[in-house]
Amino acid sequence: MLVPKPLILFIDAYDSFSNNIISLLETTLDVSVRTIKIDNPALATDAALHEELRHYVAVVCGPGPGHPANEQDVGLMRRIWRLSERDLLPVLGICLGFQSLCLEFGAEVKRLKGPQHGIIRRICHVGERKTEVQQSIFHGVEEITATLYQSLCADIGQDSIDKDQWQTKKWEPSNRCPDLLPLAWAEHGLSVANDSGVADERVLVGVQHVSKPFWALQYHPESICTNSESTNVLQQWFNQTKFWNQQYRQQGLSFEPPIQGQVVRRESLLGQHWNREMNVKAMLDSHVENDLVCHSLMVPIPSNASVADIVEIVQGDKQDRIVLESSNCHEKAVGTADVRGRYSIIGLDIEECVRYEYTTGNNYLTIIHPTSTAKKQERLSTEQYGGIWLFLAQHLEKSHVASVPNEDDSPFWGGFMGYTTYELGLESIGVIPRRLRSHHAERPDLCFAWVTRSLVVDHIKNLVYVQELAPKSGARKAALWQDDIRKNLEEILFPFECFMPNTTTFTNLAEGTTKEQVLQALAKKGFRQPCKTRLHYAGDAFNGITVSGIATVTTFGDQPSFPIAFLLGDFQLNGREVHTREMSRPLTNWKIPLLLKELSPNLVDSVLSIETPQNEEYEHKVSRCQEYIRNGDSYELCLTDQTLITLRSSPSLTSWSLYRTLRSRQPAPFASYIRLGSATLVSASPERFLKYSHDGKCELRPMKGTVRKSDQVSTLAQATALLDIPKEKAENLMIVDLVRHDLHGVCGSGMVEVPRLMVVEEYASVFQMISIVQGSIPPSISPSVQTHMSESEISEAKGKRYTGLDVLAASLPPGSMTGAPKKRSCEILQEIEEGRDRGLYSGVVGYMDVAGRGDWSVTIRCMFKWDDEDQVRTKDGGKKGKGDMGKGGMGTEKWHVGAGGAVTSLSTPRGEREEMVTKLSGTLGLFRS
Ligand SMILES: C=C(O[C@@H]1C=C(C(=O)O)C=C[C@H]1O)C(=O)O
Ligand SMILES: NC(=O)CC[C@H](N)C(=O)O
Repeated sequence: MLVPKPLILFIDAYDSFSNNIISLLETTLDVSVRTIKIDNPALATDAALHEELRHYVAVVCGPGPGHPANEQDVGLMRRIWRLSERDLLPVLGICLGFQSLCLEFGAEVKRLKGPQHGIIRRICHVGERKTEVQQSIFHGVEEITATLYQSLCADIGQDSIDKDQWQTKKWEPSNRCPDLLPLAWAEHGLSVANDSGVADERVLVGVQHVSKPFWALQYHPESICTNSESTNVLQQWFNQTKFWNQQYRQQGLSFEPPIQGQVVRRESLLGQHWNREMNVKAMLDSHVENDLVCHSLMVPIPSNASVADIVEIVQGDKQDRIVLESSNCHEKAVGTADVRGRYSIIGLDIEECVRYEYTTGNNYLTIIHPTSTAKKQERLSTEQYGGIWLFLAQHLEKSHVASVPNEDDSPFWGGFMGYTTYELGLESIGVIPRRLRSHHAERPDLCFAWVTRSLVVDHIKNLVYVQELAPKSGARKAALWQDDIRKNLEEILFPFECFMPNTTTFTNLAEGTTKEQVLQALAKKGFRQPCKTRLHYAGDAFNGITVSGIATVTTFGDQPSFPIAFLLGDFQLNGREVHTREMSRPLTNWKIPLLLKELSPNLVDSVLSIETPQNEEYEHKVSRCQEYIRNGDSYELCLTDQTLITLRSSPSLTSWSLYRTLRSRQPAPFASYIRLGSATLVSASPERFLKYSHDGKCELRPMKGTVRKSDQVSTLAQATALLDIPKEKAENLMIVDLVRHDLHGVCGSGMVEVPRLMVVEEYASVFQMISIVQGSIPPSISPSVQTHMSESEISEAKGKRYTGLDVLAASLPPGSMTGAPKKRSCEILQEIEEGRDRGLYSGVVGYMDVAGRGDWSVTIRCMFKWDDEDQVRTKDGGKKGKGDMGKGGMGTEKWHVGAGGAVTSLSTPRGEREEMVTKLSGTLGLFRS
């Protein structure tokens, strides 16, 4: 027979570490934990609270933002301290819970001189005195080093104790709070390496009520940087609660429903769907084909083939594109191998894909069908689709392919590709974006294309997977298409490897030479096919550009079928001096980038205005963040601001050309180009948000801690030394703990690990400190239980399983872009950032595929625009429709560039402003000569 474990109730004050505490309790003690929010309306009356408490052997009042004197910050906690003898049960307060207890019994809760967030301290506790009078929860506990997250502290009168009496008196209740017995202190003198030092001489961090079963800690036992000794404290506490329950508990335990407390794992998306019995099936039947498989062809490519070239070869003029590129894969000189991405993923024929769009605040989902079909748009109401995440989960379930991918295979077989905005994340944590209503329809917060044709480039194996997701029966059709793509790729990419440059200078170009003349000249030289694709590239550069001066067209390759031509020499492009004479580099590496590099000064000419954040204003915002932190409302705030760039559109200025330039200037493992729906994104993001595999292994890679490369700081060792300070480590630690919390909420207790903590990595223009947090979603049915289950029970359990999508839905917006605790910090940021949308910046881009895998990056170091902000003029002076300007329209386009950084109590306004400017400069560099 299964004996249920004793239940502990965790009262959650909307903190971002709560699930870590629950995990620690469940893995340390033989208990199950249930949780409720401090403002749970079902427990509004005392009778309801008392009834609920009868289910539990103990209560934990958790940490949280705010001040214990504020009713709305502590909610239920106060009522716990006031329980009558009849309803009393053992309680452990942690941080805010600690402060609430102390306040209730006479302490003054005041601001620390120096807030301590993510700071690791050596704790001096009563258990270290072998002569403790009374057995305490610190009994037999050795040395504790623990992470603190606090701006406030409880003063029970410690400052009035004379210095020479401190050692003995510190363990006694003070006159001021006779009910509170001090158990632990963080003292100024007891610093550990890397401690920022406490400005406050002594801070009470452990306490017990002298007559009631109340204990409390003002440090975080669950933090990844707290040592394992602190689990002993929990064990001791639990022993004391057992003893107390046996001796003094008046109310018997209840095993009867109802019970309000919830298990820590949120209900799975598929489970919610199952339980609500929503029927999107019929609708999905018309969208999703059955029996899908990924038809895949592997095509070898030269090791130095460029993803941007491949995109052009295969996609030609098609404007809508989704390219997720490891654009630093060839950057052998910078950083270590594991910073370089392995794969690049290209969604093909995006205009032919069904697109799904959702805007926050709308209770409908829009499905946009490709222009080739008769059906244009469908709108589903929330009742029909159950909410965007439920819908996506259901869609993926329906299109799930049966085969199991192997580790070394293509990571994407087809599925959803696209972006979500920061505001989508806000909505999912219950913060309402304060946007202007008028923007709703034109700017989706989630925009995914259902991609069935794709290319995946494996930069290690040097091959491309040419893939089509289609029913099994579609193999023949897929093969024909794949063969076309293969021929195209081979024709264009291979000459570079096969033929060494055989330079033949064949003509001097006269002033005003056009592309057509170059082609004619080539033809005269006997080249059979005027180099189709190559001149298409060159076309990007030549198109509409007047070349003048003396330039030499040089051809490479000694076979007429592979002619390649481009300009060498000193000449002018669009009135600018250009000098190209570097002949020594390998061909593919230098040819196109070289031309573009020379062209990039044109971007400067396209700039109509750049509005960057004002220095003083930004610094003022940093100070405001710090004021909130001093108040206890947040531990860390990732403040950001926006730069607006207005560009004059011109034929040579396409968003794709911006991307080509950015990717070669700022190579990054998560670069992306997305032109989808009404948004265009050009990104050089170095930060992975979340990756998950088909079997539920998830990995988040928060990045916190940034150093600009300079002459003074040019090596990894120098950067590592610079980042090895409490400020930077605290920033990183807070987000690691927050991300662990998010993951615990899906994977459950004990399923989260941190294999890499605070490691510095090198990128094109910055050094970044990262950590890796991994979680495993447990199987939906454990093998031992399965044997006792009926067929229908097994199918129900499988039908309700958790997938990587649950993790994505539970972890937005990315913690590294919010600060902690997430919800309160986002609310504060909304106010300081004046309710301005962050849009695609601070959101995520990536994919989730039909085999259950996904990979998402944080959208930073990027620029994006919305079509509705384009001003397009036609030749006759009228305004034209919106869209990319690449097609020759004249007008302006407005690009948004976000940048920011984490503000903590240890930040300086100037330092933060400089950090923001550093992050901005990679992108802004495109527009500066
Ligand atoms: C806010 C940005 O970056 C974020 C903040 C970082 C930091 O505070 O060190 C590092 C990486 C990102 O998570 C940005 O690039 O604009
Ligand atoms: N970690 C916490 O619970 C923090 C409590 C309180 N808001 C403070 O900042 O001191």
